[in-house]
Amino acid sequence: MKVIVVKDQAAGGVEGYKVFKNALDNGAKVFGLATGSTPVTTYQEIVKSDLDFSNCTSVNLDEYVGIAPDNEQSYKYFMQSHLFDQKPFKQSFLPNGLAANPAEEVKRYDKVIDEHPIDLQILGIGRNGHIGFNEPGTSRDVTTHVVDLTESTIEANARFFESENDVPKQAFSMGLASIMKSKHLILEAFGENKADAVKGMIEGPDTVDCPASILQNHPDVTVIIDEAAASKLSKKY
Ligand SMILES: N[C@@H]1[C@@H](O)[C@H](O)[C@@H](COP(=O)(O)O)O[C@@H]1O
Repeated sequence: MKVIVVKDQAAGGVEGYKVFKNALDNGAKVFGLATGSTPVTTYQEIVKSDLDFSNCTSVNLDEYVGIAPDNEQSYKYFMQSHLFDQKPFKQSFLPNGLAANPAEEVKRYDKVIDEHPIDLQILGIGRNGHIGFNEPGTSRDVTTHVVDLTESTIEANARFFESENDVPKQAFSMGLASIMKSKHLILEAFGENKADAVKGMIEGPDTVDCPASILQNHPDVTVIIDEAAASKLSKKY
């Protein structure tokens, strides 16, 4: 893993942007995208730039079950407002939170990923080490699946909703096996409340208890973290 430690999230956004630019310059056509507060500064840098994604495809990591795409809490809405409205892609894929048949939706999304192999995937990390919505204990063989969100994730994501009760209890998520197929990965983490997860991912045992530790087995991962998220690492990076 290449680990870049920056002062704060704003600086992390610039580093993340550079990785996107480099990938585009080198012919990347399919970008795996993430939501949450973490990638926001990277998207802001992209929006300010002259990078052009109009010939590119995006494939998002996850979406809540039961939430309409035009609902402000949906990941689709997040992507529109933070990136796609300003930087349109040729085509953008997200799981459909309102799919009538979740089993069919899972199959459809796996097909999307198979047909559009991801060149660069950006990831955040949950406080419990989840990536996408792959919670601790998730099998590493899974592709797209419906996840029962853990209490810790529901509590962490409640800040985006009016109350914890409004947080959906399930989500569609790209699986760990699909994430590992991306050619290059960036994982960003900012803030002290990510420090344990970051330590587990980089220095901890490679275990399903910390889903992000699977990235230790990927040949091309760039980790961009601020000093607070790096504060529990024993090695200097
Ligand atoms: N499914 C998302 C993840 O993709 C994200 O990385 C994580 C961290 O969120 P944040 O970046 O807001 O801390 O939480 C959510 O549950």
